[in-house]
Amino acid sequence: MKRILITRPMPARVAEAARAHFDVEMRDDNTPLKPGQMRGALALYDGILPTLGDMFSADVFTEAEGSRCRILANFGVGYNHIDADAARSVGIAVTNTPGAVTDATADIAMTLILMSARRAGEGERLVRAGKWPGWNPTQMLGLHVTGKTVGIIGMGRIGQAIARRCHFGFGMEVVYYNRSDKQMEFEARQLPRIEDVAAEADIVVIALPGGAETKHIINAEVLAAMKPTGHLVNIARGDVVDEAALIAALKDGRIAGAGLDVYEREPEVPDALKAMENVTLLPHLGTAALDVREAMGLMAVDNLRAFFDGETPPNQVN
Ligand SMILES: NC(=O)C1=CN([C@@H]2O[C@H](COP(=O)(O)OP(=O)(O)OC[C@H]3O[C@@H](n4cnc5c(N)ncnc54)[C@H](O)[C@@H]3O)[C@@H](O)[C@H]2O)C=CC1
Ligand SMILES: O=C(O)C(=O)CO
Repeated sequence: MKRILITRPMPARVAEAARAHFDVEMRDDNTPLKPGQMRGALALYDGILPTLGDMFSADVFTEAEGSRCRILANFGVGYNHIDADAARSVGIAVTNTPGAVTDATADIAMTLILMSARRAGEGERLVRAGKWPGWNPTQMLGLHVTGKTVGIIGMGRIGQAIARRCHFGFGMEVVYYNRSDKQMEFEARQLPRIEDVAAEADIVVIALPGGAETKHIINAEVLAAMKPTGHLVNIARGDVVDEAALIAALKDGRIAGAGLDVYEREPEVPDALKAMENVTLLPHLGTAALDVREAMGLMAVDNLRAFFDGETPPNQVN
């Protein structure tokens, strides 16, 4: 039986499915693997099921040529924590879990759109603090979402799921920035530059992959192009947004609010963001539902099974 390391505790269904096929060791703590642990695991296991935070950067693979490990079956669609090219150069396959995460992550984007636009976090804090003076006609007026324009940056699986929710659920117009054109079942306009989307949209939602190519793609210029009444929502990866530039834009009132599920240095969240009433902060909840996490885990196990059966795993990315 192939030896597999699962780097975090998993839902019972996932652990059972893995144990039905492999000799499994599952770590019982949720801390990310340290570089020495990653190198050790590459030497000791035939396959690893890692996840976010396990930073398999190029240097971890430098002495991995001929190592026992042949596959990293990532738990999650985003794999920017793994240098997939470096893995490939030492003959290690990398897979991810696309699709299983799409609807849940789009739902969290909608949560953030509504919470940011309608000042829901601020209102909840007001009520909990016992400071609500009662309803009045001009209290806590937010941005009415229905009929407005959403701008999607990264029109892939999740971006399209958000666009559909915005269009069919809220009658919103959709504009987007993506490196290729996407045919939708309703009119969604592709614009040539991120700044064009930022300027037209009332709410800008980021759904790009993380990594070197997209690092700080949402910078001061993009934020300056947004409407002063605009809201920025990020469900992608923290470093897609220049967090310092975002803080400056919010402080100066250059944009109206932000809804964030991800951060540049998770789990660190800048105090400046925590201090602002017009910022909604979620702890990377995009896929946090049991059935979604089970589907992700079962997909990762299927990738391992296919690989060790001699097939190309369904979700190989390198
Ligand atoms: N907050 C959370 O819990 C979650 C976050 N995510 C993040 O969402 C990301 C997107 O996931 P999917 O939609 O499944 O991926 P996807 O690959 O289907 O979509 C990404 C889209 O971005 C476009 N794109 C990539 N690089 C680009 C660039 N430099 N310029 C313009 N367009 C570019 C691609 O063409 C594609 O259409 C993941 O990579 C992950 O980082 C995913 C799941 C949960
Ligand atoms: O799948 C991902 O990329 C996540 O961020 C966690 O589900």
